[in-house]
Amino acid sequence: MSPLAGPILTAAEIRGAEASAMAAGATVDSLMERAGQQIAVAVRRLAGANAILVVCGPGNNGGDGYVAARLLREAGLKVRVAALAEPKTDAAKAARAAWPGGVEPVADAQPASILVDALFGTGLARPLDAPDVPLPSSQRKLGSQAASAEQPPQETPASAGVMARNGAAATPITAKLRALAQAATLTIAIDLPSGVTTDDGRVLSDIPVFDITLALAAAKPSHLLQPAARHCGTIRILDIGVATTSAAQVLTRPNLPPPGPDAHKYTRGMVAIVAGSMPGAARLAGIAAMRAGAGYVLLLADDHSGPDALVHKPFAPQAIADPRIGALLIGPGLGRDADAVAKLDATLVTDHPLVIDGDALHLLKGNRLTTLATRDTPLILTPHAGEFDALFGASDASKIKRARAAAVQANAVIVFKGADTVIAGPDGAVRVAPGASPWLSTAGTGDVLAGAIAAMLASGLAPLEAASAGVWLHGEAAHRAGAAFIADDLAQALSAARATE
Ligand SMILES: NC(=O)C1=CN([C@@H]2O[C@H](COP(=O)(O)OP(=O)(O)OC[C@H]3O[C@@H](n4cnc5c(N)ncnc54)[C@H](O)[C@@H]3O)[C@@H](O)[C@H]2O)[C@H](O)CC1
Ligand SMILES: [K+]
Repeated sequence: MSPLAGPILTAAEIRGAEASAMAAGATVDSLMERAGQQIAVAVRRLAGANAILVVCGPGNNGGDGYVAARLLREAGLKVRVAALAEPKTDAAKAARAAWPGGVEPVADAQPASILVDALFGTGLARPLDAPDVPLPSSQRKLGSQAASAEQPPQETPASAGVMARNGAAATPITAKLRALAQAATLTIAIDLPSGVTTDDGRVLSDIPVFDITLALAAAKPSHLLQPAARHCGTIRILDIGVATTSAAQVLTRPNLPPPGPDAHKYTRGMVAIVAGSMPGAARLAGIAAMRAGAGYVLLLADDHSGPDALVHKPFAPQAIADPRIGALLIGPGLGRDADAVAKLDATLVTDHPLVIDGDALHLLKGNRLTTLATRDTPLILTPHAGEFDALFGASDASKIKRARAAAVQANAVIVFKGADTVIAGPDGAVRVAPGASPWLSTAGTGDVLAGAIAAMLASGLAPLEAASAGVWLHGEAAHRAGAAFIADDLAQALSAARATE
């Protein structure tokens, strides 16, 4: 059992990894047995002597549940099994047959202190309460789990407590799942909370928030993307003997060594920040850049407020021509007036590594973005959802897919910000940040992030690494800043975050 880290695989990719394991000699049954073993070990550790209810679905997720239930019972625990429908796959049928106990319909199941949800995993194809209702459009478009797992709708026994085919209303499964979860002291989802998609973070049904999710073989996008991620609780990855690789990875702590003994301010990196109509935002970015480790921060602003360590100069093309500048940041508090446009155009013709944020992103739309994409110096764009939609167009595709497409279009690293920040490079590399502090939802935190990323870029890191390190430091600073912090506190906390190397 390991923490949330490593590759992130879509449903199609995990099926591919499973197929490779089978080509190398594994069988579905052996993989399911291994999954069940690992689940049983984890559940046993969590459950103590408490009674366990395992709810099983018709596919292999349910199969994992039957195996785990059998092994937990063999270990002497009090285990009951409830099923939504008869098993449909051969492996799940075999696992069901090997379970020595009875199986009650989910609708009739009495709660237990430990609830194990093995209803659906990567094969979930539609909302839980509407087995016959086709998927919403974006799910069909995604194709991965939908297209290959989609099978003719199964007959659902009325006793299963879902909407029966004849339209007769029975107890909705989500209400039952919520009730079982509410009565439990610990809720554990196998692979994914049943009712969330695998690939794009959507929640298709009104399901509970689980305490723990035991992800099999690797993380899936919905373990990280909202709103699904918040239904997972603490995520642990179980090794089931399936080798997994992916261009998408969970963001982890960067390797940021402290300055060497012969360091000076320029070797640590010089950041220049173009201020605009709201100079406070650029100041915040400047403080953040210094506290993330930059050796010299130049604020191109007319006023002189802020810490004495910030060097001020009025904006002028010759000021941004300084060859010592390691990263030039434009956007925080820039405004969108003629002055902002002039500053942006002067910035875009330099050959410095660039970080573009906030208002500047709005001004990029159209020709500037097209021209920018032909530049071959490092470029990082840091849009939040509104800026992303304005620049690249709105879409209901997965945040990972959208970030990847935008990175190709802009020939840049994209930091698609939010509660589930996705970092993507034009080569398809993706990092997704887990578990951002909800207290980050306050004015100025984006300016702090832009400053931290600019510091990382100025230190000489490649754009994807710089963006990743900046996002990680920002997240770490937020955890350290605690509750109800303001952006100024967050910028301060970057020093301590930086010290955790
Ligand atoms: N990834 C691995 O290496 C392994 C994964 N295992 C486990 O298997 C599941 C995936 O199994 P699969 O059978 O493909 O899918 P599910 O069990 O999630 O369910 C599919 C099943 O359910 C039907 N269905 C889908 N949505 C609904 C719905 N809303 N209502 C009713 N029925 C629905 C669908 O038609 C199928 O029949 C993975 O998550 C792991 O838990 C293996 O055990 C080991 C290797
Ligand atoms: K599940």
